[in-house]
Amino acid sequence: MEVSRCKIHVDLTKDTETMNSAVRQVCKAVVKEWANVDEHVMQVSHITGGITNLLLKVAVSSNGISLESVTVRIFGPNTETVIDRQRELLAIHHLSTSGFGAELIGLFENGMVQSFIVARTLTPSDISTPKIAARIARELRNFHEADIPMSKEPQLWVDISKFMSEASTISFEDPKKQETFLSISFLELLEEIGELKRACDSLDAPIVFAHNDLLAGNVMFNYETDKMYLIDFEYSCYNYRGYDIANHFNEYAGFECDYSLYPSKDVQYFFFRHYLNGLSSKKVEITEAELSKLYIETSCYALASHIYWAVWAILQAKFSSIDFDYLDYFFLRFGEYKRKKQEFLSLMPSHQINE
Ligand SMILES: Nc1ncnc2c1ncn2[C@@H]1O[C@H](COP(=O)(O)OP(=O)(O)OP(=O)(O)O)[C@@H](O)[C@H]1O
Repeated sequence: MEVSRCKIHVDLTKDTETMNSAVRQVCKAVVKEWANVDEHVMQVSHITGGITNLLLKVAVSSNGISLESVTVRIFGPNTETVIDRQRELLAIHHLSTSGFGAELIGLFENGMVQSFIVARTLTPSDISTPKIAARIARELRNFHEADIPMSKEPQLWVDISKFMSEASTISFEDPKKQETFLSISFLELLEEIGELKRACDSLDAPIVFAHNDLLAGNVMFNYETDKMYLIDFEYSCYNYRGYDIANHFNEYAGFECDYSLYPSKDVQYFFFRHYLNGLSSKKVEITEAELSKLYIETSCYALASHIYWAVWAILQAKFSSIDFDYLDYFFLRFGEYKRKKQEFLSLMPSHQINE
């Protein structure tokens, strides 16, 4: 599949009209069918985001009827600290060709144009309903089987280590933030990461092409056509199967971060059965040993997911322009890690905690 490219840069700091005009030019340049469309019939509207990552909808309409729509994503400044854009674009290109997510139509200097998905975005309470959870499990298994031509090395610990190196060198101008930042013990974090990595490595978990950020807002479902879309591959790369599933389970906590909503063993087993069955229409024979292995794997990697997003939050506190208390989020995720550590690691067959 051919992806068009153009050299236009959309300046996020400019006023809306100037920016929208640049967005229309991008669309004319990369959407082949729109090359000769008058810019006046292209309506630009806001989907999400602001000065960091902006997602727009551009619709071509005639007599007030929307004929065709695309999305335009403009990457914000500083997002490269936590997102590897080369890795993301490579993944999007191949996933889009294999029918996952939105179709990649074109690229411009600081963003991309994709097809507009007509579907409802799921909410945190949707993803734990049995029918939807079963479907997500099957779709996720299918996603995990994608063969993407990039390094097959799992990136979890590589990324955590990169984030740690970066995070240990920063400082904040705001004295209150600096004080909170200085209360983070990097030595303690390093020790926890080392211990958890040893525990996770001993599981010999399968490596798959993982989504790595499967929160409710990254699942769209068209109830009429019965089609589910996993979207937003900013963090996708090869990683541990249990990590991706656990990271999704951690998202049951929703916007309120209510981790009491983390699924019980029975609820996890229900998910695993559908996951192991995949999209196969035949019922696959699943053993207790397979379920138990997945349960242990997922529990250990749930801890890794807390660590990953905790360290990520330190960098966001420094580099993101989103008005959110990321340092508070660090303590929330690291706190939840510490709260669950004993319980989850005690499930391991070779339980060895050096305390
Ligand atoms: N191709 C698309 N078609 C229609 N809607 C979309 C499309 N891509 C994204 N959306 C909508 O925009 C929302 C945000 O998209 P996405 O998660 O990709 O952006 P983001 O900036 O990375 O947000 P976040 O960081 O919160 O995940 C989605 O939850 C969905 O509702």
